[in-house]
Amino acid sequence: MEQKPTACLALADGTIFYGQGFGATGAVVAELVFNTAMTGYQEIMTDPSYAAQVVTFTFPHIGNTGVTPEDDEASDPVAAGIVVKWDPSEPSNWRAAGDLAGWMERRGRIGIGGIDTRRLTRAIRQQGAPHVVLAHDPQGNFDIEALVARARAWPGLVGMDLARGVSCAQSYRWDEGLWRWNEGFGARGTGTPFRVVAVDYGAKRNILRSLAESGADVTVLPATATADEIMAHQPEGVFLSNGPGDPAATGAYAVPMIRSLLDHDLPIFGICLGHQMLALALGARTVKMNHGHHGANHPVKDVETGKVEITSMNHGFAVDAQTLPEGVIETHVSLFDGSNCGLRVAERPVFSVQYHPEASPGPQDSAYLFQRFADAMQARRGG
Ligand SMILES: NC(=O)CC[C@H](N)C(=O)O
Repeated sequence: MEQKPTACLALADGTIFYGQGFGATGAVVAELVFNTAMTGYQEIMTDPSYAAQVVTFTFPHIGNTGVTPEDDEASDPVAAGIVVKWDPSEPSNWRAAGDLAGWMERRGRIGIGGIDTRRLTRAIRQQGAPHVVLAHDPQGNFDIEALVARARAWPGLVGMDLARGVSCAQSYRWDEGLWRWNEGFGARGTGTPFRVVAVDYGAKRNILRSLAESGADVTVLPATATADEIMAHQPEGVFLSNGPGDPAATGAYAVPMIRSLLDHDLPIFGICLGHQMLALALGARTVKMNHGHHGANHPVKDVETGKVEITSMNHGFAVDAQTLPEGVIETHVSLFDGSNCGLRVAERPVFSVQYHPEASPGPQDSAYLFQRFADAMQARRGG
């Protein structure tokens, strides 16, 4: 016998998907995206760049390795909710400290299972990332008209600054992973660690860990930090993090800061939202994509070397390469759609990428970029 649905996903165009709810109860309005990664659901859900987005996993088995605090990319799951093919099973993994549904319930995140995620993914590809309401009610009472109306009324991510809401409230130091560099593991370099300021627009922990592993003693500052506040730390390099929302909206305060940073002759490295805002500060424009890139197997070409990297991706906006000014070089392009994936400023140690070299989840082909940042700081020291 068919189970009575306890959750539903209402798209703004009136399409309704019914399924079984898990995690928290209630309703949430968000943009719906799909992620094609086969592993790493916990890292995806705790990536702050997913704020105000519900994630549909195209991989059908989600939840079967449970959850563990070590895999959190931030202290809370920040994706608004998830859509999966099957209800999460009992976790079976030696690292599991709990099950996905319980973890989501405690952290106020809604899940829906039993959904035809192929059909849903096709809808997302066709119509662009839709606005949705995801609702979970154990009694199964849904006012469909009201849910659709709420999805329709939601203004969407364009123009939304969400970085401020997920950024740290206060500055802190990050040195987890620095011991690996001190002990000579992995990255080149010895001596005094590099003083790096990371501006937190919603930074994933594995980015901070990767910076530390390549020799950075990181001070993390809130998204609204000014160039003077940053320079007060006497950084040898500045990192601009990933983050949620529209880069142009966050750029309202980030772009003036980045422009004054560019007056100092410092290495600057940006990832994802950081890349987009560096591009804006250099005079380029960003655009909203149809359904974005969210996965762990996206091929990207380094146009300077011809090498292809398989990358981890999570973005719904992109830099319009046509608008990059003279002296700013496009370094990487997506082999899926030719969109911009990286830039550098000619003759200066200022560069950024649209994808996620820290992976988590995903392949580590692009980890060399952290070494490139460390090498730039080493060169500035004079050797
Ligand atoms: N991962 C990110 O930093 C995402 C950047 C931006 N919010 C986008 O969707 O394009």
